[in-house]
Amino acid sequence: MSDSLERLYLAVLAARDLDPATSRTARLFQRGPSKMAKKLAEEAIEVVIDAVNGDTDAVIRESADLLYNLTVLWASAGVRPEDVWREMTRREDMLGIAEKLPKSSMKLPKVASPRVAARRPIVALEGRAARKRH
Ligand SMILES: N=c1c2ncn([C@@H]3O[C@H](COP(=O)(O)OP(=O)(O)OP(=O)(O)O)[C@@H](O)[C@H]3O)c2ncn1[C@@H]1O[C@H](COP(=O)(O)O)[C@@H](O)[C@H]1O
Repeated sequence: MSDSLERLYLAVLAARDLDPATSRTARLFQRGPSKMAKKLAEEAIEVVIDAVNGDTDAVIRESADLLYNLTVLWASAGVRPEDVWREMTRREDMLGIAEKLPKSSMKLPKVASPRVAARRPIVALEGRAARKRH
């Protein structure tokens, strides 16, 4: 999936300077970050509505639109996909996949996969402040 997003990101960068009359991406860049943010929010809401309605095909279509609008916003904000992958890896290495353990369960997973077992024990964090202390 990251390959697809990286290819899309490069395509968005390439389209940024095209004619806004023919390129939706160029038009979004011309209209600026607030329009990009509005479109991203709209797509997120469309994904939510389609998921609540159980319309799987629509969730797939709207998710592609959401990811497109996210890469446009990334490009506008100077964020590269690898910046996001690095943060995701940091969290996975530090916190394990289950970043927030359910409050009720402080028990470590019974059967940890070799990868998880090799990692420091997952510690339940109390939100962002705790994360910042590491
Ligand atoms: N991946 C996408 C992509 N996904 C979604 N979209 C656009 O996002 C729209 C979906 O959002 P909406 O439903 O809100 O569309 P809309 O209602 O017609 O738009 P508005 O009237 O709300 O502005 C689609 O109609 C597409 O026009 C995309 N537009 C472009 N790309 C890629 O971006 C690159 C640059 O393409 P151009 O922007 O055409 O130069 C190419 O690689 C394209 O494949």
